[in-house]
Amino acid sequence: MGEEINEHTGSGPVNTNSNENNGETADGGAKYYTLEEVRMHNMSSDTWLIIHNKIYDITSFLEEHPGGEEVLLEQGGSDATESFEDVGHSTDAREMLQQYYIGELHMVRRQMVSYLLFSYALVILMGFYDSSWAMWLIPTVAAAVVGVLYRFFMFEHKSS
Ligand code: HEM
Repeated sequence: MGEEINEHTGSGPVNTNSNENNGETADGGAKYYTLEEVRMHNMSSDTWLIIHNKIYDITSFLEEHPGGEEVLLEQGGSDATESFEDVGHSTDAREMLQQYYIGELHMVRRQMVSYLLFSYALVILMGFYDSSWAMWLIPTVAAAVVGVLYRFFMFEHKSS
C-alpha cells in the first residue's frame, strides 16, 4: 500500500499526483495525515474530524448536521470518536461518513512505542542466548512478537 505522510501544515496534500478529496493517492493507497496536521483544521471554514482513526473533512456537512453545527465545531481538528459513539449514531449516520472521508491517521507515536517494545523484547531475549533452549525460543518469540505487531497495525489502519 502506498503510504503517504503529509508533513506540511497547509490545507491540502503535498503529493500533486494524488486525487483530491477521495482519500486515495494516485496509486490507490490511502492518504495519511499526522495528528498535528489534522489539528490545523479546526475552524468553521475548514473542519476535519478523526473518527476511528479515519479523517473526515466535514466542512460542507456542518450546517446539515441534525445534531447542530456547534457540537461538530467543538470537536474540529480532534478525535471525535468518543463523542460520535456516545450519541449512538444510526447506521445511516455511519454511512454518511464515507462521503467526507479524506484519509487515515498516521500513528507515528504508537508505531514508535511498538518498535521500542519490540527492540526491548529482543534485548531481553538476547540475555538468555547462552543457554541451549534459547536457540529455538528466541526465533519463536521474535516471530510471535512480529505477528502480534502485524495484527496490531492491520487493525489500526482498518478499524472504522
Ligand atoms: C461527520 C460526523 C457525523 C455525522 C455524519 C453525523 C450524523 C448525524 C445524523 C445523521 C444524525 C441524526 C440521528 C442519526 O441518524 O443518528 C445526528 C444526530 C446527532 N449528532 Fe451527529 N454526526 C456526526 C458527528 C457528530 C459528533 C462528533 C457529535 C458530538 C459531538 C454529534 C452529535 C450529534 C447529536 C447530539 C445528534 C442529535 C441526536 C438527537 O437529537 O437524537 N454528531 N448526527
